[in-house]
Amino acid sequence: MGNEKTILCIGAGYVGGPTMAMIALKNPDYKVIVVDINSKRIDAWNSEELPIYEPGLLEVVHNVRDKNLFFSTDVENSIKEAHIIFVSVNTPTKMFGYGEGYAADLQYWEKTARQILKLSDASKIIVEKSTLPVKTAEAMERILNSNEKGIIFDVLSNPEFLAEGTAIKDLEDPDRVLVGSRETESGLRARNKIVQLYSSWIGKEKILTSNVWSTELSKLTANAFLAQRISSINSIAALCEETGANVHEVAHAVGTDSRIGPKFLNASVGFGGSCFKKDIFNLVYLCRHYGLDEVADYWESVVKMNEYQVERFVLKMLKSMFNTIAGKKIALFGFAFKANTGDTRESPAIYVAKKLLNEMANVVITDPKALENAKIELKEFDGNVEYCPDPYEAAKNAHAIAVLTEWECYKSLDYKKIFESMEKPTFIFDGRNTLPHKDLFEIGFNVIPLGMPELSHF
Ligand SMILES: NC(=O)C1=CN([C@@H]2O[C@H](COP(=O)(O)OP(=O)(O)OC[C@H]3O[C@@H](n4cnc5c(N)ncnc54)[C@H](O)[C@@H]3O)[C@@H](O)[C@H]2O)C=CC1
Ligand SMILES: O=C(O)[C@H]1O[C@H](OP(=O)(O)OP(=O)(O)OC[C@H]2O[C@@H](n3ccc(=O)[nH]c3=O)[C@H](O)[C@@H]2O)[C@H](O)[C@@H](O)[C@@H]1O
Repeated sequence: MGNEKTILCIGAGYVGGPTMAMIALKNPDYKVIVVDINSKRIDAWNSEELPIYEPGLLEVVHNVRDKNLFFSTDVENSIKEAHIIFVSVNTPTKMFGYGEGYAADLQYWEKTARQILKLSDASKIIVEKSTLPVKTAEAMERILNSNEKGIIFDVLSNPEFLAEGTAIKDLEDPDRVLVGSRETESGLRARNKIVQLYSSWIGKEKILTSNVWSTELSKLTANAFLAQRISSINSIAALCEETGANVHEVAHAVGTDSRIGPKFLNASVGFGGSCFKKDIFNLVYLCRHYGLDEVADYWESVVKMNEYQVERFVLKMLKSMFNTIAGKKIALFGFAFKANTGDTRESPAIYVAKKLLNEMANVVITDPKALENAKIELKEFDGNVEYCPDPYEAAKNAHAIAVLTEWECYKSLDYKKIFESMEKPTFIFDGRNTLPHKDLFEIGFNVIPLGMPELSHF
């Protein structure tokens, strides 16, 4: 059966690494191995420069690495050794064939399942950590249990709800943990083992158990609801700009209704991140598969609204700057999809930068953690984009600043000094509404926030 007290996680990414570090920290009697086919990533996990930036992560890793947490590329022996296998590989949107652009690309998942099947000679518990379409566990179970070795695999679903930038806090004190399994004797036994792991630090009332399909669908639904809130407030931001209302005040007023709640109502240039769009498209694909076209359209509109918002932001920049930005230097403050991460996957900044470059603007990007990833995202524009760790340097001689990530450090810059170094008239487009707009206006900036009246010197 493998070693009862050995856990393996396949996939050492944004989820696999932090999640397993926390499980190892809270379960010192377990040995936790995290494997990946990407040896560079594994080397980084074994170094002082972890492959992802996440506040508090290095401290947790220091506590457990090489004690009961091990990062390795030895997938084969680790599969043999472990009794519990979490699968946390990437599940991007499929970019070919049926379901192109919508369905989840399950090739990494399926390859992993087949590898587990080939290498196992004892029964094991397989846990879906990746976000997957409903019924994936069932398909995986079919593949795994097709073996002629007489071994049984229980496939469970235990989706992850951490958000990047707050991963350690979210793992330490989650709102809830979901564990879904079959409700057979063996399924329930496996479920209990996973519940026990989490019970080492999370109250039982927060560990919700259900059948595996509910768990899978709950993850997609949670992400869809979260994204929907952002699209809802962003749609209202557009209306605020037309009517003179202030989206911040509207969000506050609406959010004080306890049925609505105050969180996740910050208007922005658009939501980014590797998951919201892909998970909504995944949901949309599922709905269409089951003939629920109206339901699919409803959820798809959340993504459409997001695309509209970022497009609107760029058009506003263009319009404010006299309909031409060719040859003008524009400094993008922030490239990460949100603060406190270096992750740039699906960041709205990618779209903004590309549009500005197509308009022949001179784009300079500054970000405290995401410049290396930004370079990868904009590879096709090599040589045409400047990357600059220092925001003061980035803004020098620029016509405009666009704030695209809500990094705390941008709030306390010396904007007087920045203003003096910039071309006039000077614009600041606040795609996160986090800067002190009145102060900036008094310094001399033309301030264009989201969903609020502009502060213009014209
Ligand atoms: N990024 C996030 O904040 C969250 C992500 N998720 C979900 O978790 C899953 C993983 O996401 P991330 O960690 O962000 O992805 P990631 O891309 O950072 O990491 C996935 C890792 O799996 C590895 N991998 C792929 N196939 C493999 C194989 N056959 N053997 C060994 N390693 C393999 C890749 O090399 C990569 O390092 C996705 O389904 C995602 O939707 C869920 C909650 C939060
Ligand atoms: O499945 C996932 O990958 C994860 O997706 C999100 O986490 P994450 O994408 O890391 O970060 P969020 O804090 O949700 O932010 C997503 C995007 O929405 C934007 N956002 C967020 C909140 C808000 O009020 N306004 C807004 O524009 C952020 O700036 C960011 O671009 C969810 O919050 C997690 O629960 C989930 O586990």
